[in-house]
Amino acid sequence: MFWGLPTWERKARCFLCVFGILLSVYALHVELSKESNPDYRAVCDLGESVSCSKVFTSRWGRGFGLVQFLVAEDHFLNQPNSILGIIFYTLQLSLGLSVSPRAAMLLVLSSWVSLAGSLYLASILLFVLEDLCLVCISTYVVNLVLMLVNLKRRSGLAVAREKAE
Ligand SMILES: C/C(=C\C[C@@]12O[C@]1(C)C(=O)c1ccccc1C2=O)CCC[C@H](C)CCC[C@H](C)CCCC(C)C
Repeated sequence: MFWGLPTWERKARCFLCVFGILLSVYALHVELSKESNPDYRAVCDLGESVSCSKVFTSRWGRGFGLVQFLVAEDHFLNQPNSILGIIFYTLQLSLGLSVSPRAAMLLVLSSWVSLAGSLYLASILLFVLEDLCLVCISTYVVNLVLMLVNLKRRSGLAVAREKAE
């Protein structure tokens, strides 16, 4: 049996993923600008401890601060976190087009990974950098709501399957 996706889900996913990509692209822009010009002031740099560029250019801003334990700090694998974010939201957007049960499973699975990543980055933000990064916190919220959308889709799928039997 084939059924379309609910309109609300399509709209919510589209909005969340586009918003997530915009946040990631902005984070990437700020990081690259700050790295080439230390005097650069980003819109999200509101104060000494409310600074996003300080966070993005920290050692945790690339490869989650973990990849540099495996490869050199300037290795191409040590990409900014925001690149991973762009890949993640693009994946959520494109997988979201598919109605297959396997897609629903992969969406929930990658969402769990992103929540684990968010929790890790949030604790670095809170306990290590002690900085209020508004762009970062917004991405955690996006990831959380995206998870709710994905869980809702999976449970909706189970109900549809029961009805079909
Ligand atoms: C802008 C963004 C996150 C913001 C930020 O990472 C930034 C930029 C950063 O420099 C930083 C430094 C220190 C502490 C916190 C932070 C962050 O907060 C996007 C990622 C969002 C999300 C956490 C991505 C999760 C990706 C999954 C790990 C991928 C799994 C799915 C794969 C199958 C593709």
